[in-house]
Amino acid sequence: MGLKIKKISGGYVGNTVLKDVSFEVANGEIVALIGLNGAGKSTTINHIIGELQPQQGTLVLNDVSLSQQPTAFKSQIAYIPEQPILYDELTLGEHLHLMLSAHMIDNTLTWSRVLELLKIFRLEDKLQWLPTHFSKGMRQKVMLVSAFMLNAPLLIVDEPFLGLDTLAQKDVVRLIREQSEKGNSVLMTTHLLASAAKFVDRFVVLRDGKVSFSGTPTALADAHGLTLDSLDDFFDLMQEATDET
Ligand SMILES: Nc1ncnc2c1ncn2[C@@H]1O[C@H](COP(=O)(O)OP(=O)(O)OP(=O)(O)O)[C@@H](O)[C@H]1O
Repeated sequence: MGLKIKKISGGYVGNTVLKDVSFEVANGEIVALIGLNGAGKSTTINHIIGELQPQQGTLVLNDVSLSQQPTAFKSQIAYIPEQPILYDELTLGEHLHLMLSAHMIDNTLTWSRVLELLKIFRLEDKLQWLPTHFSKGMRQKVMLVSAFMLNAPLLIVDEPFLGLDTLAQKDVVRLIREQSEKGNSVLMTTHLLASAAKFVDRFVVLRDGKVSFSGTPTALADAHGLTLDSLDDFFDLMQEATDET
């Protein structure tokens, strides 16, 4: 169970980016999809959230197939995009209610969880605020609250630490761990490998649209003569290897 991506090829019209991509994120597992700029991470995510149609291959989430039951597949996903998407004319409170209604979980119990999350990110007194009043980091936090409140079977986070202060980064790690403890699958992208190594179960490396490695942080470090603390150097090694080919 969990997310199973089998032999996906796809991308954009006239530009096949992903070639035979297969990997899994088991229930309760935290997987970081990593790679150099342009390797195909966002393209992979766009296929999982159903924004792009694969030319080949299958995507199955907890036994529900994206091609056969798209609505049931997508309703299991909470997605935090790299760039926050907010409507200028809706207050923070209205945004959260809209999102909950869309997932048909706008009830008192969920709202108490929302208030807990708002407190964690120090937004509890800003329910009447419009997005234009939010800083970049605050907009990112709104997206985090929106996603974590859903308790979805699959959480997808594109660059979870971007624009966040260190305090908020720690909160995000704690909340991601909490999702995994609840049995939900977590797929994230990041360029901060040494930080991610502290809490992810597995790295899946994309190189030119293909999976070139899948394994634990220790296995990735060992395979390249690195330590967990020096894992950020992995991208330099990848870039050197790319320059040589
Ligand atoms: N809308 C698009 N139309 C055509 N090609 C695109 C489009 N978006 C991305 N690409 C191409 O797809 C390839 C993979 O891009 P993608 O955004 O998936 O990479 P990424 O691994 O997420 O990179 P980054 O770390 O920079 O976010 C790149 O060659 C890119 O130019």
